[in-house]
Amino acid sequence: MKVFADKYLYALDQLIPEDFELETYNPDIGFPKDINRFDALLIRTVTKLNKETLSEAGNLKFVGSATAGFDHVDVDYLNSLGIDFARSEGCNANAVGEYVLTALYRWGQLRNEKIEDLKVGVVGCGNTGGSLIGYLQKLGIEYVAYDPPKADREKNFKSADLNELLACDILSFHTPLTQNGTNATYHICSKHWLDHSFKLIINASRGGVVDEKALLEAKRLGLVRDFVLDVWENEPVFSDEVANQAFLATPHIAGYSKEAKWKASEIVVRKMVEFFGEEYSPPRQNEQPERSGLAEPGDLSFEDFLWKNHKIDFYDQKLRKLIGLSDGKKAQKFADLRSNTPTRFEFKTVIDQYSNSDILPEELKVFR
Ligand SMILES: O=C(O)[C@H](O)[C@H](O)COP(=O)(O)O
Repeated sequence: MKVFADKYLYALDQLIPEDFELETYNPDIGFPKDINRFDALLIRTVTKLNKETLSEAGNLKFVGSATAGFDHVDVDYLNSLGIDFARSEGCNANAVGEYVLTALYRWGQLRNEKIEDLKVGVVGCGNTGGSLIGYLQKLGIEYVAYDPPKADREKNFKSADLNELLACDILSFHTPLTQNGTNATYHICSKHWLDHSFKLIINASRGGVVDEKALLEAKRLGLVRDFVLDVWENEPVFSDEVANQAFLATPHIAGYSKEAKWKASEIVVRKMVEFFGEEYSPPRQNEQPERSGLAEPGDLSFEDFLWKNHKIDFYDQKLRKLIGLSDGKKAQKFADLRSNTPTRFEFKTVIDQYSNSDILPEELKVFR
């Protein structure tokens, strides 16, 4: 079986069985050529698959996206060509939960706000929203769970109503990006929602879920005090004005961690191997952090532990250096920043380096 894969997919050489012939492509130089010579294609969000980019299936029978989101793929179109599609649902849930928690506490620290005194509205309560909710519960932070389509699907889930959501101090977005239908999420957060006041808005879902123009206007009017964006309406290009106004501006790395990337590759490789009728037994992830490179939990406050082990400030500074570049250069550097910045370990892996849990500040035990 011939597999063509994005060269940045994590640990593929360890995860793909030997009887699958692997060739990689470089997504930085454009859409991969001759993909229909291969039996399977493994992509990330930067490779858009639709009528414009793929005209025929050729040998291609399976496309796997090693990502949670799939708005970069026209799944119906692939299926109409007889191509099966799979993705790595849930792979980055914990990484995104940790990103939002880090952003929340970093904001609280710099703005002198006690997060435990504020109410967080979680929009979208699937994998990433669910992970955030888990942490909010453990930390005793009040929250509102808003997800009307989930409430329609699942008897045991009750969504907050919109008024309850809009009364929160903070909103965090965790929906997929969808353009059509009654529950379309494109610009779900626009002027109507932003006529209410919020201390902080965080979007780590997809650009376009939050209407950036409305967000800027709400900030100008003082209705939104701050916003943190990891995703952008015209990614990989972003608006200089929006980035300038953001409290934290990061290059779509919320879901990045070594553990999430491993899971992303493992899930999609498993689906591919099983699609071709074979059994799959993956190796164990064996990379461990070097203790010397970690911020010592015993010496740090909870806030400091979070942002020193998840360097969102560093990503923010790197992204701001791209402000003012031409769109072409910006897109290239944005992709470069995402692909080539060393990826972090998740907090549990960091904490597990410390066998003596007495030295851990109490709150850090939420990651155990
Ligand atoms: O959908 C996802 O899995 C996330 O947005 C993820 O961070 C995408 O990153 P990529 O691997 O496409 O760079």
